[in-house]
Amino acid sequence: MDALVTPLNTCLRVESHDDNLERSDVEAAFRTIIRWAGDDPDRPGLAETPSRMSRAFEEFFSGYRQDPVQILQKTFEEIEGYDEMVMLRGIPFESHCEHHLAPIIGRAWVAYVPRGRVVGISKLARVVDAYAKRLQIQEKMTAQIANAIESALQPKGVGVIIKATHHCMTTRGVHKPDTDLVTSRMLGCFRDNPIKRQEFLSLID
Ligand SMILES: Nc1nc2c(ncn2[C@@H]2O[C@H](COP(=O)(O)OP(=O)(O)OP(=O)(O)O)[C@@H](O)[C@H]2O)c(=O)[nH]1
Ligand SMILES: [Zn+2]
Repeated sequence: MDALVTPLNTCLRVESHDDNLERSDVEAAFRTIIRWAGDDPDRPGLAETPSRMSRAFEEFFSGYRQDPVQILQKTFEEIEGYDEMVMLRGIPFESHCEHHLAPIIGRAWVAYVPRGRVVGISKLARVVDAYAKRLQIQEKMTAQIANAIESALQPKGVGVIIKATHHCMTTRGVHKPDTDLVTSRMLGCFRDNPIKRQEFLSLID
């Protein structure tokens, strides 16, 4: 079997809920899109493009093959009673909007107040990517990240803020290039305690 066939087929079979899709089906769909755009998918410059696009989509949507709660399973408990906020700031991500499949390019600020255990900080960035690499709307992605941290770590509070530019608003449609969308989800002490919430917000730049 072609080495390239396995990962995409695994992705599509497991995550798309369509057992019949093969890479050749995906490439045929991209050939159709190229024809729809007005070009010839058989001209030399485009001959490999459907294959490249299938691999690009495999990367864009690799988050369907990841379990964010599982990513957060490994924790460290020797923290000498540390119970203040832990915050990873400005995590860059690339996603795609579920309406146009246009890029969403942004950053996430992720904070939590631990309850007896902490997680490796890279895992917070991995959780952001696991949700970003799916078809998204920003509000849902923001909530998913916070919910996964709450579910896996059961901390005293979780805060997530995302700022992102939506290419469906900048390169098409309404064409507003210098806009960004800001979304937040606050749980536990970040929702209930104005001082904790303010501490989190004061560290957003
Ligand atoms: N709330 C929200 N809306 C989004 C997000 N990403 C894209 N959108 C919006 O989704 C909407 C889809 O609107 P539709 O009217 O169905 O699609 P459309 O005709 O292509 O809309 P226009 O973008 O206005 O041309 C647009 O207003 C987009 O700006 C997101 O993450 N959150
Ligand atoms: Zn869009």
